[in-house]
Amino acid sequence: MEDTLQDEAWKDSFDKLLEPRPQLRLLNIIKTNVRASFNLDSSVENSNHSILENDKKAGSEQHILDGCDVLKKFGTSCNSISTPFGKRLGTDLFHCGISPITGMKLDGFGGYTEKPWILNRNTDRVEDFVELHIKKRVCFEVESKNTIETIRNSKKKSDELGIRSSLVLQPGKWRKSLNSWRRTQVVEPTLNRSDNSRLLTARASRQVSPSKGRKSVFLNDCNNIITDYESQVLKHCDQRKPLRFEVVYAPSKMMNTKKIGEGAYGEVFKYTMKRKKRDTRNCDVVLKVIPIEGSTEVNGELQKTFEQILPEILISKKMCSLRLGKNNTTHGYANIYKVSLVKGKYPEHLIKLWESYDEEKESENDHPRIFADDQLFIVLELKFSGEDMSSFKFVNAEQSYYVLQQIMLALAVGEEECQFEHRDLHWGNILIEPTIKKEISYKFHTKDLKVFSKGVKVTIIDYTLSRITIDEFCNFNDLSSDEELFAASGDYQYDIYRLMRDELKNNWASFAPKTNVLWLSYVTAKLIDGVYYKSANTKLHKLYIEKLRTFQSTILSFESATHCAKQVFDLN
Ligand SMILES: Nc1ncnc2c1ncn2[C@@H]1O[C@H](COP(=O)(O)OP(=O)(O)OP(=O)(O)O)[C@@H](O)[C@H]1O
Repeated sequence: MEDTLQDEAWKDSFDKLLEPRPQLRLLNIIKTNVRASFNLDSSVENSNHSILENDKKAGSEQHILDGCDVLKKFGTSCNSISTPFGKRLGTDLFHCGISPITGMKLDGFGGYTEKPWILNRNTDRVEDFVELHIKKRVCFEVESKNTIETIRNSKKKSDELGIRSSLVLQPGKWRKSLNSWRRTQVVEPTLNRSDNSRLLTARASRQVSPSKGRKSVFLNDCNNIITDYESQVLKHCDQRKPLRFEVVYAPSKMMNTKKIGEGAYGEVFKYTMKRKKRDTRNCDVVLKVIPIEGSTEVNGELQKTFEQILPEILISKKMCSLRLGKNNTTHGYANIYKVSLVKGKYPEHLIKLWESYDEEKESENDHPRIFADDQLFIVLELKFSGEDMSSFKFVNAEQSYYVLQQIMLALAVGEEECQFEHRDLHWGNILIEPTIKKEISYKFHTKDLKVFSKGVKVTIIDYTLSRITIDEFCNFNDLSSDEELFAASGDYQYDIYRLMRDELKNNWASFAPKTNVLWLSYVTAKLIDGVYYKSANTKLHKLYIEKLRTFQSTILSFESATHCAKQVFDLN
């Protein structure tokens, strides 16, 4: 207790006005001089509870029920795993693949053969969800055909029965799906009944002011509070002022440029860096372009501020620096070459590439021409690290077994070096690239460890939800009021968010490395029954699928990735 603070020491005068919170210093995360900040982005950190509460107080029933309501209806607490137990609810409540935890069927595990159903609230008829929409599947989905029959037979509206359609998201990247879902909540004409119109208004107003929920809590030592975030960002960019976007990323400096992806916050391009003479090696670089500080909403979100982008830069740099650690090292996190602050017109050649991507894949993001000529952008330059796990074609389960070991060790090193929890390690955030190296090297508790590569190397990306301690500075994303993410279903992934919430007792500041174990369980499930294998009919494949299954049956007994790695690599 000597190196901890007095109970009230971390509060400022504003904090004292707020309702009492658990004492963070008792949660094993706050030492003297530690400052906690939860100013990272969260999709639903912007939830406006007061509006919803007022809405309820005003006596309006919540007719757009969420997943919790379904569970309450069936007598299950929303704090526990949301996937209901099959026996109690019938086998078919969520038409999905097997959840390793409940033995329930979860979507995304058994292939995508079955067409989803939707309830047309105009006609109260259940219809097949047309192919066109499957591509961007964000919908109200009725839980079961039994339920559908019940609704049909009783000729009652679903919400009169207390049965609701749940929020079903696609496996993987959820933020954009959730944003679209919120938008459909507002414009969905069939929901426009008077008794839920106030709720719709509440959701609508939440959506247009998404950054209001951001906050930072400083625990002590106000002298350390960063106030000039712009200077801090410039410092990390090694710049004194913003550079001109068109000049820094002129087409003459880039080869084979292509847009390869998009996030809720920005565009992702890939190019081959032009090397100096004599240097024959080509280097594939990824540009993550994030607009900041502008007043224009982008992709349905307010732009990040300097204050909000700073943690993303700090965490990316910290995770990258783990390749140079003294006692623990890994190359398992994105290799960041450079961060730049640029200003001005979006380069024309990048706009053209944006349009080609849009034609081919139909972008969900806003056209870059929406930006004013004085728009600021942060550009993260990262090493290109391959394809994400959802689209990667594994040779066999032997290869994926060692991929799992790479992920486990990378997480263990993160835990040891900076109390890192990824908290969003779905298969879209695991990149896989070919390598000619036979083994991937780590240092763990000063010991050199090697894992067979089996021809591939893993990189973990996207630290938006991650929790980390850097130089006595604890950074995390407060998801405590993220109702919709916790109400989502459609994949074991969405159970993991609820399981994390239980593990953390909804205190997202605390360090609970068990969350990494939960994601390892999810990854194992995907490797057993989710990813694509080229040679699934070999003995070797079957042998390693068995090994994965054995691992899956014990994984949840570990306390952390560190604990797990010590066991697997016999380090005790
Ligand atoms: N280093 C990299 N190498 C290869 N592809 C990458 C790399 N970094 C990002 N990508 C691609 O770009 C996509 C978006 O990147 P990222 O997840 O970092 O963006 P984001 O804006 O944080 O997304 P989100 O919507 O989840 O918040 C990834 O899914 C991946 O396909």
